[in-house]
Amino acid sequence: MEVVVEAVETETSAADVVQLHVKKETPEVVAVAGSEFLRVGQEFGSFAEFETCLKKYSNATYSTWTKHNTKTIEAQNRTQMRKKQHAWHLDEALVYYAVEVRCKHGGGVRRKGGGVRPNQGTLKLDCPARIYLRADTSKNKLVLKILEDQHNHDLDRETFLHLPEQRRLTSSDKLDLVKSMLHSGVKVQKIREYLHKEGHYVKNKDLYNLRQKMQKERDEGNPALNEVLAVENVESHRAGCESNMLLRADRDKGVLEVMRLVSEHNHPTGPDVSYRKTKRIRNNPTTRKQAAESLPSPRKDNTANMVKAIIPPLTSELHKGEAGRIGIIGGCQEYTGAPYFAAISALKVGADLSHVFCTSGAAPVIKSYSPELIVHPILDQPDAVREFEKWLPRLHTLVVGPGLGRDPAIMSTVSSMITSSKARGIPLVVDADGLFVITESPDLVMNYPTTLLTPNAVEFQRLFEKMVGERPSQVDESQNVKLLAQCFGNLTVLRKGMEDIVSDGFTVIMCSTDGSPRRCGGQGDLLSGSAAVFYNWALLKHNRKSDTESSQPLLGPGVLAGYMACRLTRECSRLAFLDQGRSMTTSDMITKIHLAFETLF
Ligand SMILES: NC(=O)C1=CN([C@@H]2O[C@H](COP(=O)(O)OP(=O)(O)OC[C@H]3O[C@@H](n4cnc5c(N)ncnc54)[C@H](O)[C@@H]3O)[C@@H](O)[C@H]2O)[C@@H](O)CC1
Ligand SMILES: Nc1ncnc2c1ncn2[C@@H]1O[C@H](COP(=O)(O)OP(=O)(O)OP(=O)(O)O)[C@@H](O)[C@H]1O
Repeated sequence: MEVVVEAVETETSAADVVQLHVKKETPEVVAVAGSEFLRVGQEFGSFAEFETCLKKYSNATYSTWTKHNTKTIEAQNRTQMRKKQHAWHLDEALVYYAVEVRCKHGGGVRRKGGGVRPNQGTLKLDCPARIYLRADTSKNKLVLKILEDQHNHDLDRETFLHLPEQRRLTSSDKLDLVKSMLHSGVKVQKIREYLHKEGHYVKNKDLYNLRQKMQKERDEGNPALNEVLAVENVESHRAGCESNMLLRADRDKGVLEVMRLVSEHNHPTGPDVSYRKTKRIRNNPTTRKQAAESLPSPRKDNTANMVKAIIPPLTSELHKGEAGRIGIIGGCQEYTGAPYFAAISALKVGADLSHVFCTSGAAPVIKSYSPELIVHPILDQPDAVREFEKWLPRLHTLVVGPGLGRDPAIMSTVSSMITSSKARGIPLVVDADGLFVITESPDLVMNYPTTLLTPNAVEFQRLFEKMVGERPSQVDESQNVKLLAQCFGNLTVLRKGMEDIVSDGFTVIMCSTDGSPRRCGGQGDLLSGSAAVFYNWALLKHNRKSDTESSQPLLGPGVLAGYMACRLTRECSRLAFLDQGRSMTTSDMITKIHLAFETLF
């Protein structure tokens, strides 16, 4: 019978895996697996050439080989000289005069005894398989002298593919792809599944190790980080002056970033700084623990501690509503998502009740999103303001603007609602179309101190131009925010962007902690809804504190609330992006509020 042996090169396995397809009717196999790559008497012009053939042989036979005994050309020549024989002038590319390569399972088992890992396993099985090469000095080549391929263990594809040597990502394209996936926060499990589909078997631990290696490389390649001081507080040396700032090292950028800047001097001239609570970044942190220690964690952030102090305890002594009753004014035919995001975020952050005051068309839609929300379909009704006023005594904080739209009649109704709310001293968070109302009529919130405006870059520019009469300076954005807050009589302005800036005209605080590269709509609504809850809590604490204690808190309640909302929003964004990547939406962020809250505060 005819014997047919096909060698098929596949793309799927790491290199040139050769599968021998022996047709069913074949009575005997004459070809030895791998013999097309290595055989006795074969000559190699360089050691690299041998390594290439060995790799192909290894893939074809599912065997793994390691160098065992080697003698370099240099070492051999030293021996020659000792024996008073002439040195060989061999090609450097041969590297070795003689080299023995053994099966990975060759060699005897050596128990390590009672060391750190006494019970660690070993792959040694005394396998006799070996390959021996020696230089042919006349031909200037390495010649394969011995090929003993009888192993004392099974050689199977499954075991072979799971060995560390095979799991290693050697193709630079694939390695780069995996690195970029890890960098953008794609889950290790997802990457593993992808690689398995590609025929590359890796374990989760391989990917974790790679991620740790990347982190280490980043730290090491970042001389700035190895040298700089991560200064926790820089403070005026004058007694009693509260100006201070918090700097934090950004590992990715290799810079120190200003995280908090409180410039409330109680003296006329510029302060000399004195350093307090400094923490030097350790050189090349190698362990996760060291890396964690070398940067102040969110929990160690003083501002976060201030917020921790304002968060009401989870106790059965509080009654329904005490942790916050938030009202959202917004929601029209076109925009039902925005008021929903703000209202549900307020609840998820910890408010007890969330009301939405919207148009009658938007109400059923918003209601259908969530039974937790109390929805009032009044904005387009003739008696809207009167209806709203009935609810005002039951509200702690209002968010004005998410999904309000620009209908002039509704704008006018909302202006009246703002006036009524002010009359009852209700704190206001103004966002989105609410800011349009304010830009048209700044007097509505002028000198009303418990107002937090949360403009994005475009909304900020509109407001700034209206109030200051010129475009915001490109040089010092924090000054722009501070100036706008002052123009309104020291209410609080939170300008959202790549770097969030919060100021009440006295202090400026910035937040540029990690978020995500996704700019999906609705993130600002999560921010405004959560800010309303924080604002309520901060004001409660602030008012209680002023009754009993003489010293005022370092940060005003608006600044504190705004800053915490920024931190929370960015953390939700970061966490959601880790899960969803490009598909992340604001709904995904909302599911992360609990985790982000726990992590930060
Ligand atoms: N699902 C929903 O119902 C949503 C409704 N939304 C509502 O949609 C309405 C209109 O909101 P818009 O934000 O579009 O307001 P505008 O109609 O004032 O438009 C602002 C424009 O500025 C752009 N912009 C924003 N940030 C920018 C930046 N940093 N640099 C350059 N350009 C920037 C935006 O893409 C937008 O085109 C509001 O009522 C808002 O609350 C949004 O909250 C998004 C989600
Ligand atoms: N370029 C950016 N890089 C990182 N984070 C950003 C960037 N721009 C905005 N953010 C963050 O996204 C959140 C929402 O800001 P954004 O400017 O999108 O608000 P918005 O336009 O009012 O949102 P919405 O879509 O709800 O109307 C804020 O927490 C802000 O910190």
